[in-house]
Amino acid sequence: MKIGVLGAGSWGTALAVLLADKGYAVDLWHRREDLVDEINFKRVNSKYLPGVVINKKITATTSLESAVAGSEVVVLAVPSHTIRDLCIQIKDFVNCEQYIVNVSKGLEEGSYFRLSQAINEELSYNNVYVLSGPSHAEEVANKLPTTVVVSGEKKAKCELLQDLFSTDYLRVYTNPDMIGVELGGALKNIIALGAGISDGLGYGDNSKAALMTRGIAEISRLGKILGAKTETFAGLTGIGDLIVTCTSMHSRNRRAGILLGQGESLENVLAGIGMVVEGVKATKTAYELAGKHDCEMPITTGIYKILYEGYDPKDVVNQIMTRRSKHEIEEINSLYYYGWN
Ligand SMILES: NC(=O)C1=CN([C@@H]2O[C@H](COP(=O)(O)OP(=O)(O)OC[C@H]3O[C@@H](n4cnc5c(N)ncnc54)[C@H](O)[C@@H]3O)[C@@H](O)[C@H]2O)C=CC1
Ligand SMILES: O=C(CO)COP(=O)(O)O
Repeated sequence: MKIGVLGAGSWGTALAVLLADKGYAVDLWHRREDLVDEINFKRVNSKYLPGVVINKKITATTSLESAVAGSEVVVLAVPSHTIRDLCIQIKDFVNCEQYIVNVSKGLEEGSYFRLSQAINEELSYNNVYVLSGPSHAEEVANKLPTTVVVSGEKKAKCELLQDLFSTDYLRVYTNPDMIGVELGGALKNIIALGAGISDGLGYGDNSKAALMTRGIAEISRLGKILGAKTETFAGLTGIGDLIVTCTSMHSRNRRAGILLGQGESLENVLAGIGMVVEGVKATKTAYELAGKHDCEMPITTGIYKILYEGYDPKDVVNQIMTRRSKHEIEEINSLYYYGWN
């Protein structure tokens, strides 16, 4: 069985190594020749996944045709804003038997689509799956115990992908709620930027716990409006991924937030990190989406003001903290349940 992994950044490379270690032949596509040569001849990816030996069953290539044609599974591991363009480029090489597995986390700007919707629109068929969850590439590549979720329309096919990616250090669950799985992965990056900003401002653990807890509340609020099951946000691709991204030094979103909280400009922060910081674009899209649906998302709104309107993070925190007082539990039915009226 051959697998094509498109994108040799941190995550694409880590997944390619995992699959090759399981014995599969993997074609790893990257657009740059120098990186392809480094992988093929030095068996390392020094920019995106330093310190990891690249299995000889991986062949790096700049040819999308050779990575896609003949592969039974095609993994999309490029930044979310490039997914549609990549699908346009691979359209002619894809056949309806292949599984397309998206591992990128984001929302499409302008259309407000989840990535699977953009992929479906370009490839015009429904064999699209998502793999998501709390999984920093550096830890998976070092074989540290990790859990993720596969979601998609067909249960049996999700189970096949579950087997494909499972190892003794990667435990894979399935979940039929693709909307919730995709939204959790995309929206947690915004809150992780906030957690980083909080750290950069010198705030404490209380502040971060508040951000994570109220963050998942607003993610669930928007998710429910968009058709997700709220239980999914209590799982690996919701609170699980939120926890890891808000607390890990591997997180590019959190690291970007720390620098912003310390007063760096967004431009300098992104140049310094040198890898994709998905939360920046996701903030704008989620902020607009919340506006369209009249959904209250105070943390997302605050991050939007910092990133796109030049607000001082301290003023934004003050605005969030001094909003009108609220009940923690929103649904009126829950309040009746507890005997309140
Ligand atoms: N790194 C991680 O631990 C994890 C990342 N992800 C998600 O996977 C996706 C990819 O992330 P990483 O691999 O970490 O990113 P990265 O920043 O390490 O690498 C991105 C790769 O995409 C390439 N790229 C950039 N623009 C491109 C374009 N226009 N066309 C084709 N390729 C392009 C870059 O050259 C690079 O090879 C993101 O959506 C991220 O949120 C998901 C789970 C874990
Ligand atoms: O999604 C991730 C871990 O699950 C990666 O997060 P960052 O993009 O913030 O590094």
